[in-house]
Parts: sequence; C-alpha cells; structure tokens
Amino acid sequence: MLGIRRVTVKKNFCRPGSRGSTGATTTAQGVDENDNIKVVVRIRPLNGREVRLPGAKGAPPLTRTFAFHSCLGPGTKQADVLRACGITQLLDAALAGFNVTIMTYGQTGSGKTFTMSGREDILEMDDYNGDTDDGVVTRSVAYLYETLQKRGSSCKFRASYCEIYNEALYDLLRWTKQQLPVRWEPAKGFHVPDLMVRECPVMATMLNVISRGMQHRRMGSHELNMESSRSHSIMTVYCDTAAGPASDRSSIGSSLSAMGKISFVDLAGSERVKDTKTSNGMLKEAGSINKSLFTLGKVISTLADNGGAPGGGAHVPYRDSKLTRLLMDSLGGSALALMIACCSPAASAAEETLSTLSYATRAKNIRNWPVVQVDPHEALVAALKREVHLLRAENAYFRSQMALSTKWSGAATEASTPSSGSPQHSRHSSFAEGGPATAAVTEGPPPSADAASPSSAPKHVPRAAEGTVETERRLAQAQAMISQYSSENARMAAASEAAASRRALVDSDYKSALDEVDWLKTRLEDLETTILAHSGGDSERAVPPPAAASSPTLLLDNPAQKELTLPSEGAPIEPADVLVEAVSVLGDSKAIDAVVIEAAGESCDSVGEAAPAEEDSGGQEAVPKEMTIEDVVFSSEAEEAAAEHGDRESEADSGSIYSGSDADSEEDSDG
Ligand SMILES: Nc1ncnc2c1ncn2[C@@H]1O[C@H](COP(=O)(O)OP(=O)(O)OP(=O)(O)O)[C@@H](O)[C@H]1O
Repeated sequence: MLGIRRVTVKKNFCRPGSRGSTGATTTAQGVDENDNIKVVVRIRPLNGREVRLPGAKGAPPLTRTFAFHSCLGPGTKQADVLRACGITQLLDAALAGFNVTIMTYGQTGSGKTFTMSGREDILEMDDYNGDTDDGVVTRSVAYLYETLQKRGSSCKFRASYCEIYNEALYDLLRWTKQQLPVRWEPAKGFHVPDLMVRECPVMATMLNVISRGMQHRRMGSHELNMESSRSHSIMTVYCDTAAGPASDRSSIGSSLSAMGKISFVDLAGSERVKDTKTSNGMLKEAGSINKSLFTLGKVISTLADNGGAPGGGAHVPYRDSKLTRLLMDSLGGSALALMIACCSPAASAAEETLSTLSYATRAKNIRNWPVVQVDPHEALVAALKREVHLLRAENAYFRSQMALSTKWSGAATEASTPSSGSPQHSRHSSFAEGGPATAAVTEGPPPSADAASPSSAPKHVPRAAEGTVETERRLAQAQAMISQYSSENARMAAASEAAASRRALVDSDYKSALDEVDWLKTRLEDLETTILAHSGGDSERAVPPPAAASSPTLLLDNPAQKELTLPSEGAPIEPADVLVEAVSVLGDSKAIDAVVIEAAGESCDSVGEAAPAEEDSGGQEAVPKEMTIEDVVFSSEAEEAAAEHGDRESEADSGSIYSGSDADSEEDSDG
C-alpha cells in the first residue's frame, strides 16, 4: 500500500449548473455553452468490517487535496443526491433537447450501483411506491414524468438498457446470449442498431424497463457465469419533446422537436487486475474490463491534455473499445456529462481511492460542447463535422504510426518494389506514395467550413427551416470526405495492425532473448553457489587458493573431464571471479558470445579463443578447445545431477581442489 494517510476532498468550489469555471454564460437550462464535465465525489459509509483511514494521531498524515464540483459525504441521503449533484438541471436540459450522460466510477464496493440504482430489486414488487434507497435512475425517471405533468407539456419517452461484458454487448430488455454490434452512422453517431427501444408512455412502463433490465442483468450474470459488478451497464432514456409551452422552447429557438436523451452508465469496478481473484477464466474478463476502462482512461487523458476537446491534432482512441464508442458523445462531444466518483473511506482502500480521485480530476478537465439536438439536418451536419474532424485526427495518427513502422522496418520496406505486388507493399504505397484516396483527401479543397473543429461549431444550432439547399450541399460534401477518410483510415488501420504484429514478433523474440539471458544468469549464480559450497564457502574463499603448479584451471564437473586448462600461464583462477565477470559481460552486452576471465592482472578470452587441446593427466579424453557459457552452465547441471545421485565420492577422487567441499575445507583450514 502507498504511504497515504489521508485523502482530503475539498467541497464545492463550483456548483453544477452555476456559472462555470470557464466563465461561459449559463442558459435557461443551467447549461454552460462550453461546459466541462462535472465531477462529484461520493464517499460511502464504512461497513462493519472496515477501518477508517487513520486520522491525525501519531505521525502527521500525508495529505493529498483534490477539488471537485461537489463532494457528498457518508451521511448524504439518496434523496439528496439529485439536487447535490445538479442532476435535476441535467434532466431539464435533456427535456430541452440536450444529450446527457451520468456515470458512476470507482472501485468495486465503493457504492456505484447503490448510487445509480439503489435497490432496483424492489421495483419488481407490486406495492412499490418509492423507497428511501431509490437511486439516481429511479428518482430521475420520477422527476421527468413529474416535471412534464407540472408543465403540462408532452414528451415521448423511450428507453433501452444494455450491458457490456468482456467487450461484448448484450440487450438487457430482450435477454439472449446474442452479442450486438456497435455501428456508426452520420446521423446517430455510434449506436447499437439492434437494441430494443421500448416506448414508455407512463412511468410504470419505464420502471418496468428498469426492473426488467436488472432482472436480465442478474440472469446474464448467472448464464454467462459473470459478476454484474464486472460489467458496464447503460440505461438510456430518450426524450422526444414534440410540443409544449413557448417558454420551454425559447432557448432552443425552434418549433421543431427536441430530441434529448439521458444515459445512465454504471461502470465496472476500476480496481486493478492484480487485486481481482483471477482464475484462468477470469483473466480474460479482467483484461476486457480493463481494456474498456483503460481506453476510457486514455480517452479522458487525451481529451484533458488537449484542453478538453478532441482537437489539437491528437488522436482520441474512442474506437478502441465498445464503451468509449458509446460514450463518444459524452466525452468531448455535444453532450452534458456528470461523473460521480464513488469512494470507500476504508484504510484498506486508500490506494484505490487515490487512484479514483486522480482519474476523476483528469475527467474534470474535459470540455464538452453541448448542442441542442433539434433539427435532424443540423444535427446531422454537426455529427458529420465531428466525424470528419475525428477521422482527420485518426488519419494523422495512423500516418505517424505508419511513418514509425516504415522507419522501423527500414531496409525491408525500401527493398520492396512496385512490381512486387505484396499486400505489404500495396499498403505501404497507398500511404507513403500517395494512393488516389490519400491524394484526394490531402490535396482536396480545404474543408474549412465543413470540418471545423468543435471549437468553431455553433454554440446554438440556428433554425433549420432556411437554407435547405445549402445544408444538403454541405451534407454531401461532408459525406464524401467521410467516405474518403474512412476508406483511407481502414487501409491504414490494417497496415498499422500488420506493422504492429511484426513489431510484436520482434518484441517477443527480444523478450525470449532476455528470458534466456535471465535464465543463464540464474544458472551461473547456481553454479557459483555450488562451486562456493564445494570450496567451503565464503570463509574459505577469503583464503587464496594454493598456487597451481602450471596453469590456471577452471573445473568442470563432467566426471570424464575435471579440469579445463586455460591457454595462459599464471595463478589459478578462482571460479567465482570468472563467473562474476561472465555475469557482468552478459549484463552489459545482453549477448552470449564471450566470457572474459581476469586473472592476476591479465585477461584472456575463454570463449572464441581456441584453447590448445590437451589430454589430462589421467590420459583421458581431450579437453575441448573452447569453453562456452553453455559449458559452464551445463557443467553446473551435471554437477547438480551428480550431487543428487550421491556421486560426490567420484568427484573427490578426481583430485579437484574445488570438489568435495568437506575435504577441501579441511584442507584449507589446515593450510
Ligand atoms: N452511500 C451509501 N450508503 C449506504 N450504503 C452504501 C452506500 N454506498 C454503498 N453502500 C453499500 O455498500 C455496498 C457496496 O455498494 P455497491 O454494490 O453499490 O458497490 P459498487 O461500487 O457498485 O460495487 P461493484 O463494482 O462491485 O458493483 C452495498 O452493500 C451497498 O448497499
């Protein structure tokens, strides 16, 4: 655990819906024109098994201070959450045509589901009539219907409920094990075409949707052997406001329908994989959850680093996971977003709490560009502009990736010729040499008006009744650009993937080499230990070994060959020194091609230098001309094997000064 003693969360420096830190003006719906994601922290009460983070007793605590839009302590009631988080303003905005996302984030057991859903199981009871534990979803739904009733306006509500588990998306209103695809369409952005969307003319139907979704979530977790806490759930309420009092529509400035929607997202636990009890089956699950959350983190970081908008040429990896595809509009898009970061006050959760707060702090920097979803044509133009912008950023990203790959593959890429016709070459040529699509995109007319960044997007969409021809022209232009970018990006994505897999191959080779080096080091250390043991340990090593009669020797434990005579004359070399040096050579060069042996101020290479073949005194077989690391290692293995088989007697018989540790130590101490 980190040395965290206390995490202080400062309360309320900017109330949601009020004039924001950006200084932007606030509309009638309490929505800033350039509205950062709102982040609220909720800390749940301790449960009976937990211990609070240590207070100020004893050593002064290390304190990290965070600031959020609002902070709800353990005493906050469920009934107060809507108001304290500014959710009622977001719901009003949804009724006025904005897209709204409310998500809970935090480690497992931190209170995400409690905050979002309360106890949804009781919704299924016949006599349900509201409950003190009701969560954000149920209370929001009640607020929506009540507000409409009070205003006397009409709104067509529809709802869908889905779940992402192991990067597979399931419909919770029509539970089957069938996975649904996520698709992109200019008018809708990323969406799930086959998801069931149920009309909810009355609140009871909406509550039924919620309870049915929860029921299927539980059923899914049973049938797919999953834990619901390991999945992301998204409940969406669509609000199509057709008509109403003029006051409701004044800020929209349109007599057309407003098409708002609210997505309630209960994210999977953010705890790290190492903390999950991972059996083999669970590893994939943890990885997939992490992939979604990891990608969410990357998206948030990229957006936060780019001033909150998907501009600045940075590639925002929305497409890397299903979750981020579906949340694309909520992060740096035209939606209003609220993140409720849930934390545990327990000492055991301090590290995760810190991580959650850091994550939430980054999310706070993301700026969205709320746009009322009013006119279908204008909405389409806005969506296309954003798509063009994102595709352009993605295009630039793939180009940089391909440039890297090209540089990396070097000679191999240069060697390919136009006539080779290999897929690799054709991909390369379309990128580097400018295929037709590339040329069309990069050399085409500057799409300034149609591919403007979100910063130049209209803050409020003007009436769509006029300028239909112009709109159609812009639509056609944007669609043409998108298809160009899409096809080019698809080609480059494939090429980038191929390059990545080649890189992965090399990485894996490199890793194998490193593993081998590690293994060799271990074996060398084993050998050193064995030799030390045989030579009587450190105390004996302090005593210089007796001078050899002729040349330095390094012992091998092959029973048939006990000594290797080195080519140079001089004092015998202590095996441990030789081995230490060998290790350092391996460590430095990561190559197993030489062992430098230092002895008596001299050095000689034992590997690569041919040592004269000699017969040992026993007239046994010749000593090999070269000694390699493998020789040393294998001799160690042979020695261990010999030791295991109680073969030490024969080693002692060989007359080696390093064999037969007992005998040696006696000899040395005598000496
Ligand atoms: N604010 C709170 N007040 C009282 N009890 C709470 C509060 N928040 C959470 N709890 C309780 O703590 C426990 C864990 O909460 P919950 O299941 O919501 O966590 P979670 O973050 O959704 O976990 P997971 O990711 O595993 O689903 C539950 O028993 C819940 O009732």
